[in-house]
Amino acid sequence: MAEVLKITGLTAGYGPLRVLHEIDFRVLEGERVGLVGLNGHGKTTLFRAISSLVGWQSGSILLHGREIGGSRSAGPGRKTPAIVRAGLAMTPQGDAIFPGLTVAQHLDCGAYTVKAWRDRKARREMVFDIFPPLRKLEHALVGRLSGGERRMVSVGRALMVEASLYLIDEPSLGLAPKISASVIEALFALPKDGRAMVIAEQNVALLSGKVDRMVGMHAGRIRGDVGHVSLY
Ligand SMILES: Nc1ncnc2c1ncn2[C@@H]1O[C@H](COP(=O)(O)OP(=O)(O)OP(=O)(O)O)[C@@H](O)[C@H]1O
Repeated sequence: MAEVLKITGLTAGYGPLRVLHEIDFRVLEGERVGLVGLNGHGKTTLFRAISSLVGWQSGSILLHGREIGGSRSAGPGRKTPAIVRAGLAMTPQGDAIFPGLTVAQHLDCGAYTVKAWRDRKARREMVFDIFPPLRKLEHALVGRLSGGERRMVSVGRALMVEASLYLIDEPSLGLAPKISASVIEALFALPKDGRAMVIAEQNVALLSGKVDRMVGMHAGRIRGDVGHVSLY
């Protein structure tokens, strides 16, 4: 299977703070990988580094063999649009939503590429099929939704663009266990169709047995393949 992502020797951080240390990490086409580790060990920073949203970094990040890493000397976010067009989509941690937009408007924000924008109606339908509670809320303001519904909007927004690699940052954060399990179930019900997914989670039990591989992250370093374990 071809590699979607190949990270070699990635070091990254904020200001004087070095958060990631010499990371090597690979993801294959269509693979579902759990990135597990406690709060503050660098999962979000790894996602930000891949999407070019950290202040500085060094090392190589190949997306479909094309270099999207480098020094970030142009500043955080400058390369992000090109990286999205190259096939990356990310759901940030928590409720990164716009409370004044409706569900439909919010989802459309994720239809970033020309093709995704053209197909936005069909893609919204796809998101409603994955997260059925959102269908009747299409014209509701996102700020009025429950935490679980908001998370569905947040994850759904990333699915509005056809990407080959989705980075989903802690989909369960702050949700009741039953609700987070339903968000994750819905995500895994998506046909693989060559879409690779890396899901960062503190709650290992939520991913156990559902991902192809779990990788641990500790103190800014990858701690190897921990397989299909359940810590609960
Ligand atoms: N914008 C920032 N500026 C400075 N330091 C940051 C910033 N964001 C994160 N950090 C620091 O980087 C380290 C790793 O944080 P990161 O958010 O990547 O971890 P995480 O494993 O994703 O945990 P969490 O689940 O809390 O997001 C922490 O020490 C954190 O304080």
